Amino acid sequence: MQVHFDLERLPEFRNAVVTIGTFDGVHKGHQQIIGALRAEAARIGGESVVITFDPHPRKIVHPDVSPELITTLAEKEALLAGHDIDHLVVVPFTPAFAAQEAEAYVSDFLVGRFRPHTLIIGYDHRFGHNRSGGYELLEQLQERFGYRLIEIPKHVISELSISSTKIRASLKSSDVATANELLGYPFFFEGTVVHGDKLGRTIGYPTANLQYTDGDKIRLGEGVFAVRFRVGVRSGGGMLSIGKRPTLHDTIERVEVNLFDFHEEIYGATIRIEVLAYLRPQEKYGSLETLKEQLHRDKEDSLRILGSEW
Ligand SMILES: Cc1cc2nc3c(=O)[nH]c(=O)nc-3n(C[C@H](O)[C@H](O)[C@H](O)COP(=O)(O)O)c2cc1C
Ligand SMILES: Nc1ncnc2c1ncn2[C@@H]1O[C@H](COP(=O)(O)OP(=O)(O)O)[C@@H](O)[C@H]1O
Repeated sequence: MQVHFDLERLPEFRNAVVTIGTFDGVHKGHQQIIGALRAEAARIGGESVVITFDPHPRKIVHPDVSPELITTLAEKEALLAGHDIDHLVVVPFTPAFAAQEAEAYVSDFLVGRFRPHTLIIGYDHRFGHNRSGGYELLEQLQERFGYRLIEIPKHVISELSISSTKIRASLKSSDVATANELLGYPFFFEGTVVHGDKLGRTIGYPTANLQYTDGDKIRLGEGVFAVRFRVGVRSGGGMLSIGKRPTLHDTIERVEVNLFDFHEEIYGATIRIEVLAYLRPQEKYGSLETLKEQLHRDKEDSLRILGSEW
């Protein structure tokens, strides 16, 4: 997949089959549209092109609240690449871009830059100054510009949005099973390893304390989870704890992970965590010894979930 950030330097697409969207999460619903895009491109011997925006329009519309993205732009790129898209075009979502007249959006942006053979577009896609353009305008201009138009119908669009909302709500309430089912892959995030209280090692379970690397990304709710990790070239299984460590009367939420069969010092490193399953809520234990016994059971549960996969 080629990724293009500069609209002035796009290649000449061959029979472009184009779709436009934010594709946050690249979840199962998005994957269906991507499947249709690829199938259409294959059928006519053309190239599949996904147009997306950065920053996410939600960030522009509500600049003071975290957009709670399911995927960062880099993550979205990697996921789309995995779905064999030919081109991803990342359009800077600027006030100037949003202010284009609707007809100019079609003639200068869509047609001028992409010369689309086919547009696969949501029935509710709005564009141009004050969102004045829509599917009807694309239909009106179809003959003049010679593109083919395929509408993504209302029920499909509403399912996409229901799915994204459900995924966000599930992640925030620690319901990893639902989120992963809707995503079609295990939810993942990245953290930088920071120093903690150095207690973990004293009970035989060193835990890398993580600081989220991306401020716009959604946060998983509290609990204990079975995970897979990747740090540098190393990968494996582990168990993740998100919570306020009630046993230690802590008040700050910590994100910490114990990595199985791992014995390296990794302060400052970036870890990628893939969350496979929710195990249990955070509990208050009478002593560190009881907590340690529980961690032993958590490890057994995690190993069972990981199976032979790691
Ligand atoms: C898998 C896992 C589950 C945990 N569950 C709990 C818990 O239920 N209650 C709690 O108070 N702390 C829990 N912890 C956090 C431990 O208290 C913490 O790892 C320990 O205090 C070490 O902290 P440190 O990394 O700052 O040294 C858990 C940690 C892990 C890795
Ligand atoms: N198996 C492991 N899982 C997690 N961290 C490990 C592991 N082995 C070594 N470490 C290192 O030990 C640190 C965690 O030890 P810990 O005593 O909990 O200290 P801290 O409180 O600073 O996290 C990690 O940041 C990492 O550098």
